[in-house]
Amino acid sequence: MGVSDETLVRLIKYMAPPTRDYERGLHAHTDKSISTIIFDNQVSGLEIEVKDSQWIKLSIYPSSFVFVVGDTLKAWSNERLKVVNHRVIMNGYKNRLSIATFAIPIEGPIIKTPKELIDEQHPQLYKDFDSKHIDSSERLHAFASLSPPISH
Ligand SMILES: O=C(O)CCC(=O)C(=O)O
Ligand SMILES: [Fe+2]
Repeated sequence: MGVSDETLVRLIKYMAPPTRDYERGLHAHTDKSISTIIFDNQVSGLEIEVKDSQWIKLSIYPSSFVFVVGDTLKAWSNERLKVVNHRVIMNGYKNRLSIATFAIPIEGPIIKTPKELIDEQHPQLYKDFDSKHIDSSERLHAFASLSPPISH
């Protein structure tokens, strides 16, 4: 899987809500990518879901990033790596800018769990699969959606 990916970079500007209310920026989802790296302008908004449906707002330190495990990496790793549901909720009065860099498998190669990650305690959870079989509408949504709209 290492050599068979390409990257897609997406810049998003989330406007601060006009009132002090919370405003949805990006719906709860997992990424379809292998993995995603997120930088921001230190305006928080990114939240992850933890146990009992609680959401935690992340603060990304300057010059740091968040590494998100995508569905493809979860399956490849036989679920040794977990995906996290995440979303963006805006409050406060500053606009948030984020850069998300997705590592996406190029179409065609078979994604195959290494045998080292399969044993009695960790039976194989996925058959070998072709990345083109990853739900394409969701994939399209994750990579090309203009919802929320991007303001320039
Ligand atoms: O903008 C963010 O902080 C998160 C972006 C994200 O999760 C995504 O584009 O999949
Ligand atoms: Fe995401």
